[in-house]
Amino acid sequence: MEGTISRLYSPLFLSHSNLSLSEKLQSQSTSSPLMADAFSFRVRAINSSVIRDKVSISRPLKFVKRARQENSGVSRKKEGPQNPAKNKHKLNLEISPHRAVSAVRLMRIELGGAFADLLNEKGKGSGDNEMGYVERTLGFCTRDLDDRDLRLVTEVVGGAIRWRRFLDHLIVSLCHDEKTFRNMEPLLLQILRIGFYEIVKLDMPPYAVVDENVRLAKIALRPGAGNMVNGILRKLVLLKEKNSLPLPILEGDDRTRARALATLHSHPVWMVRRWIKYLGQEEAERLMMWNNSAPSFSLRANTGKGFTRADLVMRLNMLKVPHELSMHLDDFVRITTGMQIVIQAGLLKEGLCSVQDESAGMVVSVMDPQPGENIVDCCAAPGGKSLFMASRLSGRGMVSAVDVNEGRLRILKETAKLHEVEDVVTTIHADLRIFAEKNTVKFDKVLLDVPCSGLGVLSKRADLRWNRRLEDMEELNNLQDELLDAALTLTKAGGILVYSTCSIDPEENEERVAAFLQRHPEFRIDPADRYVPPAFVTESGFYFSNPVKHSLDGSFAARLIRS
Ligand SMILES: C[S@@+](CC[C@H](N)C(=O)[O-])C[C@H]1O[C@@H](n2cnc3c(N)ncnc32)[C@H](O)[C@@H]1O
Repeated sequence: MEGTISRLYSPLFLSHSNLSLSEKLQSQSTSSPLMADAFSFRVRAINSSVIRDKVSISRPLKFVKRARQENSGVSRKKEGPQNPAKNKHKLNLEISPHRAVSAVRLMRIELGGAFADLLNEKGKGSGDNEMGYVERTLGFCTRDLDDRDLRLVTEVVGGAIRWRRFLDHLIVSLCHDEKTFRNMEPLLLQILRIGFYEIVKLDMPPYAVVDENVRLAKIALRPGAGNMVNGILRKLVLLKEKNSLPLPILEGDDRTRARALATLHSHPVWMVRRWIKYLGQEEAERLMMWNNSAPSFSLRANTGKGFTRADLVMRLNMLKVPHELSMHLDDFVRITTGMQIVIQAGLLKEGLCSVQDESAGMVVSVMDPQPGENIVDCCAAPGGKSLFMASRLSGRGMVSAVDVNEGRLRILKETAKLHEVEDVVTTIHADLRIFAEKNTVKFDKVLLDVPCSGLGVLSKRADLRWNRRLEDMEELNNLQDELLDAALTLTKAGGILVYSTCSIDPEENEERVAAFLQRHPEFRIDPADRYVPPAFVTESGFYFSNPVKHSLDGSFAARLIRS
């Protein structure tokens, strides 16, 4: 059972740096049925040889060599301290556990191409396995993480990833020269990022942070590394006290200003330029602030299993988890804190509720599934929307869930069973383009939730901003057009085709629909205002949730009718 359950917790947070675009897309997800706390990162059990093999793309060779040495313990052996094999179970009580674990997680995420689950399924106890990684990487282990440590790890790892560009700007400004920064070994850089984040963004007591991070660098690396951390962090503390951090100034031409904004709000420059173009500077800045804020989560009561929102509310009250009823969806409850408690209480494991953003739930409202309908979900895995649709069928009708990614489709199938909707869900492992060519059945309703940039969900997916490239956008648009052309052949006359994304980018949204309607005039827009609240409906009749305006993930859906 344990194995099944951990497979159900989908790896929502994937370090994409070593994947091709098509692999990235296949791994894409915004609404895992069992997704939980975005920053309960838990690195999957990937052995160090995998790490060694995957290091190559994201960092220059120099870093790769160092990472290999660190993972193999070579550098430590040479410089004195720990050979992990010899120091098994060497417990270090001087190092704060959250810093040791955060440093190792950050290393694995950035260098290892490691999966970092958003979900920490065993809660507190899941730190156990992680100590193995800590010991292998740092040469010692710490005491077990308590609840406070876990919260800190979540905060520090998420923050250090989100604020990477901003933190690196400060670090490089306080190093002797850029070369020192560029040549810095990966573990040292992560320790500095942790220290900078704790001092600048978390306002932790500065001298305690300095002492702790210096100790970590000394013990995990060597005394010289500790001295370097000491020098740089102390400079930072002084500058912060004088309120004179070396921050970029907003001046110069458009490009220079965009670079400064990208650093201040820690986003890639191309994204900032794109948003300034589409939204204007003020709105772009608000969007970046939203992306950097702590995400909140929604739970959907699994009515398919006979568990209502009232039941969910009762359980949350018993667990003392603060919550609010969704104003937009009958089955949903919003929570800002307490996800670990929900997980530990087993509500997700038992299939009583799912983690699903209301913005994704409203795409299902736009579909408006009715009992007895024959529905196909063309890009279905891991199944957030398929399962919600299935729960609306009251046991009559069918959701055919197609996806090219077999592993994720397996998750969908297992979750359908857990949610007791398996009688109305069929899974089909196929590339939609091939499936559509061969298939002769026409469906009442077709959902095409395409692979997209995910630019609407950056608040929940801390690393996504660093893994998307401008070049991906064109490739994505071509794929989205191809999938739309395939999905149309599955739609019966008078049937409904819903095209959706978790993007806020007009090129992936309105522009794809406009191009499709030009190619296929037999389709017309069915305005979304009959299905979702008016605040979410655009002038053209599309559903759009805007993170800044609605405090939800960004999401888009066009409901099209075939004549
Ligand atoms: C945005 S995710 C879908 C999320 C899903 N609708 C949900 O609510 O959980 C996009 C999905 O498209 C799938 N995909 C990508 N290319 C595909 C193709 N050519 N045919 C079928 N599925 C594809 C990916 O494997 C991925 O699971």
